[in-house]
Amino acid sequence: MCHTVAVTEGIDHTLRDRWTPSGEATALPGHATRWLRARTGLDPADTPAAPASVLAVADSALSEPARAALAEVVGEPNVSTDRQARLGRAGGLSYLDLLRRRSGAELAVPDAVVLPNSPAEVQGVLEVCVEHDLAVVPFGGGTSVVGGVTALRGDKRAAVALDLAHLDQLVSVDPVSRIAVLQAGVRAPEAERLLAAHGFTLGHFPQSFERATIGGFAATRSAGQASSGYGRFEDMVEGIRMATPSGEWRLGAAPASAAGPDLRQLVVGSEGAFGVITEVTVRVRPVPTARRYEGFVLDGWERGVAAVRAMAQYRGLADVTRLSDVDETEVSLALSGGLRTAALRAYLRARRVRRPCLLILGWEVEDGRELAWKRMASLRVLREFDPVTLGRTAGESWRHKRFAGPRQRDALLDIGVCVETLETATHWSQIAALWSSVRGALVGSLTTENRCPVVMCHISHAYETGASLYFTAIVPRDPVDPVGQWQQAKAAACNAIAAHNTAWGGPTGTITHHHAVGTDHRPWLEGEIGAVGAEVLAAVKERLDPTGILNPGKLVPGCDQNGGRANST
Ligand SMILES: Cc1cc2nc3c(=O)[nH]c(=O)nc-3n(C[C@H](O)[C@H](O)[C@H](O)COP(=O)(O)OP(=O)(O)OC[C@H]3O[C@@H](n4cnc5c(N)ncnc54)[C@H](O)[C@@H]3O)c2cc1C
Repeated sequence: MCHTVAVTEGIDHTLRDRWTPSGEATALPGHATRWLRARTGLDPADTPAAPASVLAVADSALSEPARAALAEVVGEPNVSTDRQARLGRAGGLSYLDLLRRRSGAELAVPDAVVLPNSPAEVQGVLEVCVEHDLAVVPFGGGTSVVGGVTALRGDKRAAVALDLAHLDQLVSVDPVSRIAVLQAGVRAPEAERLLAAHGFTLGHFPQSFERATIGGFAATRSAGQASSGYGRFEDMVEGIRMATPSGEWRLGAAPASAAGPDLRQLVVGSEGAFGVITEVTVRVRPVPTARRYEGFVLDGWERGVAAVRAMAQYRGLADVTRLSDVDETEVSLALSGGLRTAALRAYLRARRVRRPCLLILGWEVEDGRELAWKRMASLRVLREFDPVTLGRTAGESWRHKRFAGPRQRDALLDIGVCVETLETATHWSQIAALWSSVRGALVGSLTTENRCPVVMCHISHAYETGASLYFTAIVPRDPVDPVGQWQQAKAAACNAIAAHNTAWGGPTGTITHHHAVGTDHRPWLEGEIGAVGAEVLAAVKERLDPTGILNPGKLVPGCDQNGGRANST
């Protein structure tokens, strides 16, 4: 099937100075701005994005023979060196990406955008790129927050953004085995729509749900909000089809296998550095017909962590399990405002809760009986920790707003706030220590005489042996060096994770639980996987991508260390 549409169809990638897919702005309520001013020292200033038309973009370095060869494979309308199309694929959606796109500074813009229409065309594009010495940056939803889609050229002549938007089909469904084959460019909402027509759901709901793709999830080992029930994305992957410069690779013959190491795990998480995923065979489940979300408050982070651990270790985890620390709970209350919040504060005082930590539990299952059984299993464990029950309103309110965070980030950026997240994971025995050192590193780095950061954390992915820690930092933006302000804080947090590992005599905290490595975590990866691990990754890359065209500067430590920025402005 050949698409003949222009390269800007679907989500408008030119609207990438903010998260909101349609580009509309969300304003913060007045009480939230007042709270930020009092708490952080913010002086709200309107700092709108530079319109894309004023951003300086260098001319494309793609040669005419290379462009013609690419067009020969995918068709003329599906190769573009147009400024707008290239700008739209210039980087991901981290705080720094948005900041750079708003100012135009240090933006790495690809030299061309290519949209293949089939797995065979992806293979053909790779062959052209090898022949013409072009770097290839696979681009799914472009929601990477770790520099995964930054258009680095490495030592190549030009960088091509390989946008998978046209690989948007549900290829097949096997309802008996409960598996489905989806093309890599299918966005999460569309995947749910296509599967729902067959009575199934994937159950993968990351906060980036609206924009991210099946191929991107597989390439980054993504984890959704319902990971306790449905598993992380790698748990859902049954099979993979991937185009590589060394030929096509298909993996996943059976639900389980002892035929050597599981090579699917080399591909899941390969971040476009080993090949381009074109199809993913996923495990699916029946669409839930029974659903219930509830809120609880526990007194103190330590007690909350102990409660989640107990639920994880005694088969009581809800499908969605999310525990906020004291600061995150305080921010949620402050941003909500209103009479209901005031009443809640009074109620918690009356119940003698001094350090409230919000816990959201959500169950999504096939029928009411299973729901009652699973809910009972969670509450049986939770009861031991003396929770204050907030009921379904609090739970449903969280569910209703669960994709709203990035929209709030847009609004915060508009009033001069530095707001960014980072995540890690460790074993239960080290949760308290790692939480304390990462938090301390962020607070230490972001505090100045007149700026006071809010650093908050939650657990949203829990396992029998440990959990993730997801930090959010909010602080007035440094007007002189806004990029450096966050880069230093992020480095301090990553160094704190590395130091934690040294203190515990070996890797126990990871540099990333689900955001992936990209460019941003690469300096710390070898510390986690060891020198031999780094050599294994390099050897796999060498075998699959001998000329190094695939995603230079990402994932593989030491390989093409400088990456080289394409079209830096
Ligand atoms: C606001 C926000 C919230 C987020 N919340 C979550 C969350 O809850 N959970 C979570 O896991 N992540 C989250 N993320 C991170 C991001 O959404 C995930 O990493 C996601 O899996 C990326 O999917 P994508 O389709 O956008 O991939 P992209 O950003 O386009 O690409 C990500 C990486 O994968 C590579 N890649 C993409 N497609 C392919 C392919 N077909 N073949 C080979 N390589 C490919 C790219 O080159 C890049 O290195 C969030 C990001 C944002 C901005």
